[in-house]
Amino acid sequence: MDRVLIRQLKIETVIGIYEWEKKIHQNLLIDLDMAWDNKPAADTDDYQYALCYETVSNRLIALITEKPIELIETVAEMIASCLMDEFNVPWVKVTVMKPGAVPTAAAVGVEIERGYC
Ligand SMILES: Nc1nc2c(c(=O)[nH]1)N=C([C@H](O)[C@@H](O)CO)CN2
Repeated sequence: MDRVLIRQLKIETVIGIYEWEKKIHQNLLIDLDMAWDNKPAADTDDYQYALCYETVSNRLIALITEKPIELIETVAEMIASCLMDEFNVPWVKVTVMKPGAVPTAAAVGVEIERGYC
């Protein structure tokens, strides 16, 4: 199936397991591959058939900054559930990277795939 992509969506939030992390904001970088039939939107050139990457981005920023979260695994599952439940995305690959978490690594992260297409 076709996909709609979002790359390097930056979300600044309270994230981490340590007490010091609960007192600061850190950046997460999110990559999304969302299965979507893009042909109806292309055939009609009509926005109503498109999966709006702007609406999705704004919703995910609101969702993930709502309250402190400990694990990036939780962030990935929250994003996948939101996309499938609220946007009717049938399959999604979510990558959550936490730059700076391990000083000797450029970034560390998790990746999940949920749903079917
Ligand atoms: N698999 C994970 N490992 C770790 C996480 C995490 O969210 N998932 N988090 C931490 C700490 O919060 C770390 O980022 C602090 O630098 C450690 N390991």
